[in-house]
Amino acid sequence: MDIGERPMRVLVVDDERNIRHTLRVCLEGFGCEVREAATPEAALAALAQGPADLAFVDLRLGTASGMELLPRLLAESPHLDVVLITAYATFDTAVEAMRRGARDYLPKPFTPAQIRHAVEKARRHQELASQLENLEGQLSQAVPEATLETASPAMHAAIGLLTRAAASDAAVLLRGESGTGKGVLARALHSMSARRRRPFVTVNCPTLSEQLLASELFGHVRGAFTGAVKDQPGRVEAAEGGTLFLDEIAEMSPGLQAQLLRFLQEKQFERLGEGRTRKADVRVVAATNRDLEKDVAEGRFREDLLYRLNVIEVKLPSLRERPEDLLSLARRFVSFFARAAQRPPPELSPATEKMLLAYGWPGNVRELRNAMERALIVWPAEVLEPQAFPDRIAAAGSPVMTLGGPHTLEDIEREHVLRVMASAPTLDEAARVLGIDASTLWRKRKKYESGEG
Ligand SMILES: Nc1ncnc2c1ncn2[C@@H]1O[C@H](COP(=O)(O)OP(=O)(O)OP(=O)(O)O)[C@@H](O)[C@H]1O
Repeated sequence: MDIGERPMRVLVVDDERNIRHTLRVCLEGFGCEVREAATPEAALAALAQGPADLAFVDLRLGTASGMELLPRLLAESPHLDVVLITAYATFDTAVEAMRRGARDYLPKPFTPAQIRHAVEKARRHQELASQLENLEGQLSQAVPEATLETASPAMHAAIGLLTRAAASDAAVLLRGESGTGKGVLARALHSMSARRRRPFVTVNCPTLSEQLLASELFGHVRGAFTGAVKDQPGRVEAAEGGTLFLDEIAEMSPGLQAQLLRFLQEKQFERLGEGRTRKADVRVVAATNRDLEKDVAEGRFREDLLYRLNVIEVKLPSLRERPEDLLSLARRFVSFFARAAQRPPPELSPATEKMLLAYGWPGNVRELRNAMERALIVWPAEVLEPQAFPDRIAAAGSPVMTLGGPHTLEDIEREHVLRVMASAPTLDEAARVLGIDASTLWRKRKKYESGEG
């Protein structure tokens, strides 16, 4: 029995060799991958080798108790479904097993049909859980009608390469300016791959300090640092079987770059503060809007990590480089937001079309999307005119800004911040020049790129 395109991984924990053997034969007959353990220690060691989807655990394990093993198994592998089996079935033990997190309860002697039923139930549960996680991720991204249709040769080439990459498990590096759709395409890659029914998990590298990002990625144990009040699995574990999307990878500190490199090489990691090594089955897709070769040459990014990340490199064109798509994307967003507002989609006037084509779109598709959303709100008429757009777009092609000229402070700030960022080698360096925190700068940049500022 498969989850997505891979077999169910089942752990059998029983001290009786006969029962283990019977279960193995039965489960393998259903197409499951089976691991066996005779003791609680062996069960935990088997899970440490790699996660499982389902465990059959005998209530009596010689002198040890399956009931006590239950929470330890779940702490080790949060997605595990546990079915408790025993010859001594009483209502009370069943209730207690459920209370401790077992998914099901099976009295001995059992039949192959009962085992099949338990496996099928666990498979449906696992698929549902991962579909829900996917769906939530997609909704929170709120990508309106994400489209892979394009008339641009550069975008066409990028999507073609991505489709071929989806058939493999190789690491993919998505490159392109901010807002070009790297996140959207990472998700599309996941949906086209064999991992599509497992989670797609995003980690946004620059939003967190080194320690918090390490903990976000790999998890931590209680007491690992101030504020670590309980054991916490990281995003790597949340992405088990699926895809981990590392956004803005260039902003990662050297210490974390080393940890990530090891993870990519060995598919192994430790939760922060824990001596034990864990295994993961996760495909990594990374994205950057920076010139990573330059960062390598200047010693800010590890060359070995770059080679590990860009086994397949997909370069997304900026919106300026795909003028063929601009008006169709604009119309698509207009229709989307008009439908959401329950009004007929307005048309673009010829002057508006000209203006949209003349503007440089530094925030790319994201900026276009936000500009269309805003235009629909401020312009209730049936034809969208240039006045429905912010000054910077309406003024496309007008003379450059000068100090002392007729500009608002906000416009001057925006222009200055964008220019400093364009010339500084890193976000940190730009923040230093501007005399503000890197996190403040990061927020400002997001605001500008989203077309709000
Ligand atoms: N192919 C597409 N179809 C529809 N909308 C798109 C597409 N690509 C991008 N967008 C829009 O642009 C927004 C930004 O896309 P995305 O977050 O993927 O960009 P990014 O390159 O990852 O940006 P950043 O580097 O800032 O994270 C999306 O939320 C979506 O609204």
